[in-house]
Amino acid sequence: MSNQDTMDTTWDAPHPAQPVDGTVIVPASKSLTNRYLLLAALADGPSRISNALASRDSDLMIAALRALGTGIESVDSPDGTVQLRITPMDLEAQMGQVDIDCGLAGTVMRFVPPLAALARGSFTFDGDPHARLRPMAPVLTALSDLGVQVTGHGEPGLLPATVNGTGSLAGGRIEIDASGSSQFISALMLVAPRTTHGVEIVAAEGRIASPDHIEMTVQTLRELGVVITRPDERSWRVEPGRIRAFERTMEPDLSNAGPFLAAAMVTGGTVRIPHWPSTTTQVGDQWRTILTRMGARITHHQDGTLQLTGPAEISGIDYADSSELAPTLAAICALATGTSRLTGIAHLRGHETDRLAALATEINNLGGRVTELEDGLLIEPAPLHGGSFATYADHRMATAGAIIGLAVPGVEVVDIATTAKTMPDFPTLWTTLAASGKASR
Ligand SMILES: O=C(O)C1=C[C@@H](OP(=O)(O)O)[C@@H](O)[C@H](O)C1
Ligand SMILES: C=C(OP(=O)(O)O)C(=O)O
Repeated sequence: MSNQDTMDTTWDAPHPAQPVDGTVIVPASKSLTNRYLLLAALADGPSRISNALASRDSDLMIAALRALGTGIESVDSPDGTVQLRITPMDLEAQMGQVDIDCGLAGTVMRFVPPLAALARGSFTFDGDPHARLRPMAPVLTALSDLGVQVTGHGEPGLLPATVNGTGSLAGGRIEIDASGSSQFISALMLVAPRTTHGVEIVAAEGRIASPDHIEMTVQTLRELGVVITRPDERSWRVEPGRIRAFERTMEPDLSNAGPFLAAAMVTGGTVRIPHWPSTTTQVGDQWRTILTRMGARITHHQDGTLQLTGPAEISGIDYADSSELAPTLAAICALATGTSRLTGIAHLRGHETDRLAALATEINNLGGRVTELEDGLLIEPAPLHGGSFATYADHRMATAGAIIGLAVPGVEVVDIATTAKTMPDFPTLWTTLAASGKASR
C-alpha cells in the first residue's frame, strides 16, 4: 500500500537493555472529552470539563464548536491539566457560511454535522487527505432522512459536504447502517435530545461496529438526564428534553494506556497507570482481560493505580471486537509465542488508514507473519528484525511501531508526530518509560 499521507521523518524507537519499570500519567480520553464538549454546547447552562484532553482531535472539536457559536475558554490548572469552561451555543444565531476542518478526527467529522443541522447557517466539512476516504454516508443520509439539506462536493458519501442548518430538527425514526462505524449512531444520538420529537435510531441489518462506543454515548447522555429506551436490541429511542449542564473530570484514555501496558508486556517489565477508573464505559478497560489472558499479572490497587507485570513469554489470543485497541494488540501479538486471531474488525479498513492492510504490511516488513482476514488479522509467531515502520498518518500505527521497537532493535517509526492526534506527549512519555528499567534483562 502507498504511504502518501505520511511525512518522511523517522524516529529511532527506544530499545532499552532492561525491562521497563515506571509509572505513566496517561492523558485524558479522546472519546469522553469530545462527547462532553459537544454535549456542553447543547446543555442548558455553562459546563466545566476538568483534565480535558489537549490534542489535535480535541482541538479540532473545540474549533468546530466555536465555529458553531459555542463559547469555550481554556484555563491551565496548577497541576498541569486543562480545564475547559463551555457556554452553550445559541441556536437562534445566524452563522452564515462556515468552514469546519475535521482533520482526521472521526468524532469531529461524524458528530459535528448533526449539530450543524441544529444551528442556522451553511456549514462545509472537510479534512485531511485521508479524511476524504473515511465513510460518511450513513450520517449524511440520516440527516437527509430527517429533512436536512445536505450537499456533497466530492465522491458520494464522502467529505467534503455541506449541511444547511435551519435552527431546528423535527426528529423521527431513522435506520442507520453501523457496520462501517459506531460513530454514525453516536452522532445522531448525541443531538437527538434537542430535536422536537426525539429520535428512534434503528441499526440496519449487519454487524454493528465498535458497539462499546455506542454504549458510552448512551451512558453519557443518561448521566446528563436524557431518557433513552431500547425498543429492541437493535434500536434506541431518545426522548426530547434538556441536556443538563455539568462539571466533570475526564478519565485517562484507557485505549492510549494500551501502548504503555504493552511496554511491560513485551519487556517483561512493570508499568503503573494511576487513576484507572473502577467503572468506565471505555473500551480500553478490556486491557485487563486481554492482557491477563496473554500472561500479564495485573493488580488494581485501592488508590486506583493499575499495575501490570509482563510475562516471560506472551501467549497468543483469539479476540473479537477489539475496536480501536486492535493496532496495539496486533503489535503485542506479533511478539507472542503463540498464534492470535483478531476478528470482528473489518471496519478498521475505514479508520485513519486501512489498519488491517497497514498492520499486515508493516509487521511483515519486519519479518512478521500476519495475514489479513476478511474481518481481521491472523498473527503467527515469527522472529522480527529492525527496519522502517510506516504509519500512514495513523497515531495507533505509530504507537504499534514503538511497541515492536521496544523488543526488537533497529525499528524506525516514520512520522511519530502523528501521535499528536490523541497524545502529543507520546514520544516524551515513551522515551522516559523506556529508560525506566532497573534490573538487567
Ligand atoms: O465514538 C468514539 O469515540 C469512537 C468510536 C470508535 O469508532 P468506530 O466505531 O469507527 O470504530 C473508535 O474506534 C474511535 O476511536 C472512537
Ligand atoms: C479510530 C480512531 O479514531 P477516530 O475517532 O478518528 O475514528 C482511533 O482513535 O483509533
